[in-house]
Amino acid sequence: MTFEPAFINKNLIRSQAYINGQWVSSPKTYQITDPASLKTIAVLPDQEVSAVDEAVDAAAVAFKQFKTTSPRYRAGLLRKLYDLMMENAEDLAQLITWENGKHLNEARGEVKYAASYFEWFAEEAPRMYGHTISPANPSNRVMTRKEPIGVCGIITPWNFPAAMGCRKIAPALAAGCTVVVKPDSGTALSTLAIAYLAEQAGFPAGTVNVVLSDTQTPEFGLRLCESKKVKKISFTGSTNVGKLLMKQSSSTLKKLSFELGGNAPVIVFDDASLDHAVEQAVASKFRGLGQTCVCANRIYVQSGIYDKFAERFVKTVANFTVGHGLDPAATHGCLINERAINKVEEHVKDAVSKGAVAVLPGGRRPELGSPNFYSPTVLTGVTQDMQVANEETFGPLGALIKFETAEEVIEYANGVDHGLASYVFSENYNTILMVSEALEAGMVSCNTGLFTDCAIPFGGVKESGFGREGSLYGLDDYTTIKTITIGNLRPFV
Ligand SMILES: NC(=O)c1ccc[n+]([C@@H]2O[C@H](COP(=O)([O-])OP(=O)(O)OC[C@H]3O[C@@H](n4cnc5c(N)ncnc54)[C@H](O)[C@@H]3O)[C@@H](O)[C@H]2O)c1
Ligand SMILES: O=CCCC(=O)O
Repeated sequence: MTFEPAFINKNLIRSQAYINGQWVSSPKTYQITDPASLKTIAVLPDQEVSAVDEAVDAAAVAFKQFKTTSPRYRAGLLRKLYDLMMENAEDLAQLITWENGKHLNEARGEVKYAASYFEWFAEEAPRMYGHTISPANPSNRVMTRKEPIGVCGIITPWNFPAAMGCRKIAPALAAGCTVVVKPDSGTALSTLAIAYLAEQAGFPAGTVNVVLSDTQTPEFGLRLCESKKVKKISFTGSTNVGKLLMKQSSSTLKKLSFELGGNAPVIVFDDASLDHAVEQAVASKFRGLGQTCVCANRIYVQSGIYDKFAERFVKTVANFTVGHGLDPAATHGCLINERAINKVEEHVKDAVSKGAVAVLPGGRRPELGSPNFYSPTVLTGVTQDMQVANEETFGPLGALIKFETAEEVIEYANGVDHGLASYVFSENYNTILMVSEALEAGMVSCNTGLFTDCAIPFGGVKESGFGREGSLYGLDDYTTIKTITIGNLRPFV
């Protein structure tokens, strides 16, 4: 059976890059494929690096004007873009599923999540407050202003083709910055559709630019990092690429925001509400089939409930129906590529060779339409010496590890280089609070497996990166603080 999207607004399907308000082609092209069928779904420009220079130049010119606009004006544009995304939500969701492979239900959630950043930052834009300060000299007064940092280079991954970009583009534009976006080549259609809606919303030429490359992504990244006109890089992706971008940005000392890999521990204490903990751990683990940076990676369950937890966890996961993301009968879609499946298999093989048991074996399901289908695996008897306990799988592998004490599990949880999300399940408020405080993570989610929202500060510690996206802090990453001192003031007394 074949599944194809049925778009209402066909204008959303773009086949060109977007620079300085123009849709542009290039002689060289590449194909985007549906990971669930491997059929070609679009042909896009595979641009030369000079396209980055053109987009940066356009963004730099547009910035001169855009930075002087009122926050209320920018809020109006952002709000309009939010409305347009919601009006086109079903088309955008189908597009995400088509190019990423996630199930349509998840893609619908992603569209709302992505659009919510435009709504949120429309509301935050007018709140770029400064301070007034009394310095030591009584004749001086000081005030601070938050100013837009300038042209922002935005590099986004494939796992949330819409949301990861919107989470960066919205605060940048709200602050008065202009953007050059380089989406993942395999999932660029969603970004292009949003750029089209930004054009419809009335964003001036040059404020939003999208450049495309399939064969020269590292060169595009280098160009953005080394450009003196680009004042900030915001990146979501792997820690290794984050480290490279940081090195490359040192020559221009750019401001950076990095959302990198995770390795989220889920810690379930004996006194947790068992059914709820199972449901939420499953939801966290298998969101995007394990391909989100906040997905549960290591599921630590206290010994008193370990067996019951494992039994219920397996029962829930065994009920999944993997299939094409547009198939209403499926609950989960496919993975992004075979490399993702290879990593899952590597972790399973390593764990089983060291004594873990594949209580739900899972495995490849190519008969569903492409080599990217995989039914989830669940392992019990996982221990700290196994690869899965130390590295992010980024795929549908549930790894259940038994622990005895809070002290022991905190040590396990903190014993990795990453620190993005962590999860704690307990009905004891002391356990919840004290374990949350002890965990080395940017975000701790207690008694819920799904916590992300435009209103919360999203970001990590250690090698999971820095910067906070969304929330009341989200504008800070795109602004600088200017201090204005007025001296020689003479009181009238
Ligand atoms: N934080 C997240 O949301 C997130 C998203 C995707 C991947 N990841 C991490 O990455 C790992 C594997 O995924 P991956 O291989 O696609 O990650 P990756 O870092 O290689 O790719 C992420 C994005 O970075 C871009 N990219 C790659 N090399 C680049 C370079 N030299 N310069 C500029 N851009 C570059 C790619 O186009 C891609 O869209 C996962 O295990 C996970 O840890 C995290
Ligand atoms: O994959 C990273 C983002 C996940 C989220 O924002 O919920």
